[in-house]
Amino acid sequence: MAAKQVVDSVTMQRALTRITYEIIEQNKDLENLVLVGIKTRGIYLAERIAKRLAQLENLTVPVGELDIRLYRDDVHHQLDHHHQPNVEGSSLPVSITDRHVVLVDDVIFTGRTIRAALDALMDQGRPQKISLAVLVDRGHRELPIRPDFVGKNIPTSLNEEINVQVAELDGTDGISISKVEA
Ligand SMILES: O=P(O)(O)OC[C@H]1O[C@H](OP(=O)(O)OP(=O)(O)O)[C@H](O)[C@@H]1O
Ligand SMILES: O=c1cc[nH]c(=O)[nH]1
Repeated sequence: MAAKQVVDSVTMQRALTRITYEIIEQNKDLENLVLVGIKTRGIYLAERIAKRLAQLENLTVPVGELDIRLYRDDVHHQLDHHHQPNVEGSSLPVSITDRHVVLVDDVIFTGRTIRAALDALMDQGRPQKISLAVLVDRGHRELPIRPDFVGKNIPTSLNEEINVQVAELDGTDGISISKVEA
């Protein structure tokens, strides 16, 4: 089945703006924030939120990139038994110790990516607090993880897939849903 667009560019940008307002409202100490985007599209969304924070609060918030691939729970069998923190592919512009980190991703589904991201972050320092912002929550969690900031709740069935498009990578913004082959 062809992908069906469920959120257009304007609505997606509004959702990111609303997330930004919620981050502002819920944080007394905005100077302590660090935004960390999860590769790939989470990085672009984190940069968008940082841009809005600059526009709304005249604030420069550092933006980092997190590559969680080697922390996924389905790759451990490929690694040796000695846990080796792997920071390759990640880039944090400041120390995250004692900072409030807002993790940013495009979609949350099972929650396993975020579980991996928490491990990856903890190998980099000891944040004072970690919050989670996602553009889409499609449900079907397999772990007890709940985002603090959600752009859109889009109920799905298991044979569907959510695809987020970002202009920086895909030429346009939008969110679509498609059926996956059994
Ligand atoms: O909650 P989960 O079940 O872990 O699913 C959510 C993750 O799945 C997607 O990443 P994907 O692994 O498809 O890689 P991508 O970001 O490079 O598309 C999405 O970007 C989230 O990071
Ligand atoms: O539907 C899904 C599930 C996980 N990750 C996505 O990007 N979409």
